[in-house]
Amino acid sequence: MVPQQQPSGMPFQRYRPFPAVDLPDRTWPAKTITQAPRWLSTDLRDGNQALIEPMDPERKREIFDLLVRMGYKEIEVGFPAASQTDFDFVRSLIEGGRIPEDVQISVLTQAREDLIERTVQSLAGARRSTVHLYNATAPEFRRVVFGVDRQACKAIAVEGTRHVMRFAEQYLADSALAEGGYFGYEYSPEIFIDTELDFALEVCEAVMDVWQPGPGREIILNLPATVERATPNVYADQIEWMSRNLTRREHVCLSVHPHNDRGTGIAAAELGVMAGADRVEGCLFGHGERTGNVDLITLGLNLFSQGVDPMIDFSNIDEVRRTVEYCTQLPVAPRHPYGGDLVYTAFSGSHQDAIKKGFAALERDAEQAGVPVADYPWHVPYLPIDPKEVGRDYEAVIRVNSQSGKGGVSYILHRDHALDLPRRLQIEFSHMVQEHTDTEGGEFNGERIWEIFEQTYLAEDGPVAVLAHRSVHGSGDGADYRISADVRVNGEIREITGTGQGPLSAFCDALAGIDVKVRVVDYVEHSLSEGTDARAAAYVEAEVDGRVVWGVGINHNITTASLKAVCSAVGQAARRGLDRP
Ligand SMILES: CC(=O)SCCNC(=O)CCNC(=O)[C@H](O)C(C)(C)COP(=O)(O)OP(=O)(O)OC[C@H]1O[C@@H](n2cnc3c(N)ncnc32)[C@H](O)[C@@H]1OP(=O)(O)O
Ligand SMILES: CC(C)C(=O)C(=O)O
Ligand SMILES: [Mg+2]
Repeated sequence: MVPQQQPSGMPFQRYRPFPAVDLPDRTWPAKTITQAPRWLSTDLRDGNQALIEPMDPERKREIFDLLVRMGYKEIEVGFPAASQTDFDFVRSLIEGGRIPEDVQISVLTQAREDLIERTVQSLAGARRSTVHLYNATAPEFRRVVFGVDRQACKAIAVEGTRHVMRFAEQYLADSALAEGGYFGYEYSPEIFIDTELDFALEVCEAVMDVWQPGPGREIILNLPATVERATPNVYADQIEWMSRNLTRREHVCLSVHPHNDRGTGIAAAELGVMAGADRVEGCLFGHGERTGNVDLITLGLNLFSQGVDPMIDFSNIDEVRRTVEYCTQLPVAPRHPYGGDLVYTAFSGSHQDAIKKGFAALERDAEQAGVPVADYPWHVPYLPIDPKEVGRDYEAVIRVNSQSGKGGVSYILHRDHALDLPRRLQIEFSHMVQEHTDTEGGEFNGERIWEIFEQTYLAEDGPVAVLAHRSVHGSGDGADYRISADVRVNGEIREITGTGQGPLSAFCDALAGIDVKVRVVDYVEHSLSEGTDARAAAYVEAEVDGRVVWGVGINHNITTASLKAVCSAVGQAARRGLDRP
């Protein structure tokens, strides 16, 4: 019988399901995202307000410069009325001429006259700026936090908007409101997701009536999932409903602002865009209140992985990560999408096998198409994007531990030493590595794997070692290749001779003369490098006293490599206690 889950005893009855939106003709499920939305980074505001230690001005500048370098054009730089530090930071950006002409900074304020005045003052001198005003509109907040009814709640937003416009006239006439400048306005009904949709619409319409959006005068209406409380399809329904019902829609930039309390912030943002949102607000690596704002990096690279230009440069993800970690003083998790340490790494055998084959297929396909690999459509199993695209190399793609198989081990030998192990040798060697990982535990890096490989196949400490060899070619009518070799047999140097169809069989014949019985079952060779001092690898699968083992030889001379491979196989067999000449 299938195991039965038991009641948990958790007090789930205290919680209520989130109400669905009545939108049976919703259209967003059939949509796809074909272009990047507008992005707003709120790292310096929502991100900063949630840090254990808010950023100092130097760290804020680092983040600001990083965002600009990456290509963000809308950046919320703070909450200037919160503190002198926040105010001074905005001033330092403006007075220090640090804001590129095509970047729109914005600042957040509560809908309180004194705070709005101070906020607008902070923007004096900036050619482009946006004031972002918010007030909570959800019933619980109206009742508990503000003690207001719907009308009074709407009035806070309306009055706040009037104050913004008045103070802008007063303080920004020479800058954002002057010829060639741009003054933007953003309004957020905070806790939008818990607000009755008809009321959210009513407040937004009332705010628009004051701002009067029109051609060249957009309004940003930002609909935050201040605390994420429902599955992302509900948010998408809410966004589609608003998008359909707002008047003056063509002059509205509809913005989403997901938080990640249920871990579905990314899905909420993506479905929100499918539902009609034009813009997404978030933070790098998902910093922000509680579980964070939606992560702009994941959103951008999700688009990239679908062949859509994110309009943001993620080509050096580690620089972005280092800067964010330094500025926020919080680490990025190793499994964080696209930027974590482990996200392009496979430890497990079947993943490694598929990745290894995938890389080989990619190279083959690109070559056949006559296209550089870097331009060929990416298709490597388990790797949604090419790690090189974000500045990572392939070093970490395959790492070996006790979960790994032959694919991973041979991939590393190929990567580090250009060795192409034949399939059955891969199996034999990976079992040896497995024995070590099982007993020693932990991760085995390339050096350790090479150490085991050298000890196993290249040590030349077996019963027979070839020191020199000379060959005499016969007439070519069959078994008349003659070899003479100096070998060390159990510490003693001897000259042995033998004949065969080629060097290998002749050498085996010579070994038989000193009672070492070897029969070559399979032989593979390949060059390791190009040029005059190129080296070659030879792999011999040999039956030594009835047991089949592998040997490997590496040398500048391919015949020497093959004879060494035979001795290596003998050594292998001896080490297993199978053959002692
Ligand atoms: C979802 C979000 O992320 S919203 C942004 C949150 N960010 C921050 O709060 C960081 C910066 N904030 C601050 O530094 C401070 O809150 C300040 C300096 C702006 C204001 O501080 P204070 O004057 O002490 O007020 P406080 O923040 O405690 O706010 C509480 C009062 O403001 C009212 N209020 C809160 N938000 C708003 C708003 N958006 N619009 C109007 N009034 C508001 C509350 O109802 C309360 O009023 P009451 O005192 O009459 O009950
Ligand atoms: C101020 C608003 C936009 C906010 O941060 C939120 O509601 O999460
Ligand atoms: Mg927020």
